[in-house]
Amino acid sequence: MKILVTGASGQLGTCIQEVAAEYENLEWIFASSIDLDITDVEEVSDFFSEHQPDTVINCAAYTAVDKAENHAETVYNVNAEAVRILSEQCKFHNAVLVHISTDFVFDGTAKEPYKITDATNPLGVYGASKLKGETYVQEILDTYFIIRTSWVYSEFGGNFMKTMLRLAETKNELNVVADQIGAPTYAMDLAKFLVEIVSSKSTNYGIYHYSNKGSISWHTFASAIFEYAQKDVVVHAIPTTEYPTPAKRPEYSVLDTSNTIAQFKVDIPDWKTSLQNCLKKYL
Ligand SMILES: NC(=O)C1=CN([C@@H]2O[C@H](COP(=O)(O)OP(=O)(O)OC[C@H]3O[C@@H](n4cnc5c(N)ncnc54)[C@H](OP(=O)(O)O)[C@@H]3O)[C@@H](O)[C@H]2O)C=CC1
Ligand SMILES: Cc1cn([C@H]2C[C@H](O)[C@@H](COP(=O)(O)OP(=O)(O)O[C@H]3O[C@@H](C)C(=O)[C@@H](O)[C@H]3O)O2)c(=O)[nH]c1=O
Repeated sequence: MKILVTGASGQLGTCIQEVAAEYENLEWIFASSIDLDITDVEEVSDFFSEHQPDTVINCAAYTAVDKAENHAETVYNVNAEAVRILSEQCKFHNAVLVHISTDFVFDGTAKEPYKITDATNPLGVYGASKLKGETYVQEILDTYFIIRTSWVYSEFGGNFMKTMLRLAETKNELNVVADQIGAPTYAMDLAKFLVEIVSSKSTNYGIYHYSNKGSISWHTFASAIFEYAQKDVVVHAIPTTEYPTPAKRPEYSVLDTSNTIAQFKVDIPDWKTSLQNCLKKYL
């Protein structure tokens, strides 16, 4: 079995590389943006013809949520049009596509965890482009997994946990929003789940939600990061109105993972345990 991982140098891609090392029976191709630009139709077509993957895990994306607001064309090229190109190639070569999406496809007006069947209504360019990517996958392919996740962090790449720890080097007080509620996801947990889906050759195709167990605010997340990292930082809880950003974010974007747990019999760790595991590796 040959698995192509695109965007392999990002935080999720790097976690998959670590997890994949334990699956020597599978053949892995890890392609960073330098090895394979997924927006380049010819490059993607040649790459598929040369390597003939059975499965593609697409970790490539434009993930800078605020910057995305002013770079819509580039963002749509990576998060939507390139996903169409990948889907078409998967269709042509009979490959399964595992595509990663986001809680930001929702508008955040819900009061309970979002089910896979709930209506989408993204608030910004990033979320809208990711939704368009999802739509292409569903229109073109039958053999796909769309895995929506949220608030991803790890010891690799750029993420909220690392931003907080970097800020703590120069500040002993921080303001963090307390009125946006979601669920953090340790990219290593997600990577294990994705590799398990692929290696088990599951055919439970469809949309799934995966995030760590729990529902918290960014303020609670920041406070826990400093508590577990033993950093003496006072975290003030502020409303979103006091932290203006170019992109509007959902107020509530907890994902209902019950369908994922039922279909894959997966045990999803709670956010506190996973944060502690990540910090142990990172610090
Ligand atoms: N980070 C998060 O909080 C969340 C992420 N997600 C989704 O999870 C997935 C993985 O995200 P994550 O690992 O955190 O993101 P990263 O930003 O860490 O990684 C994305 C990777 O995509 C690569 N990439 C960008 N453009 C292209 C391109 N044209 N061709 C090939 N590769 C490209 C980037 O390479 P380079 O740096 O060289 O440009 C980068 O290595 C994405 O689909 C994202 O939307 C969902 C929810 C939350
Ligand atoms: C740095 C910082 C951020 N914040 C706020 C801004 C924002 O509302 C929230 C999170 O900030 P960030 O910019 O780190 O994270 P953000 O880019 O909003 O993260 C999102 O990324 C994309 C890719 C996703 O798909 C989402 O699931 C989600 O993880 O915290 C503060 O309140 N204080 C601070 O000092």
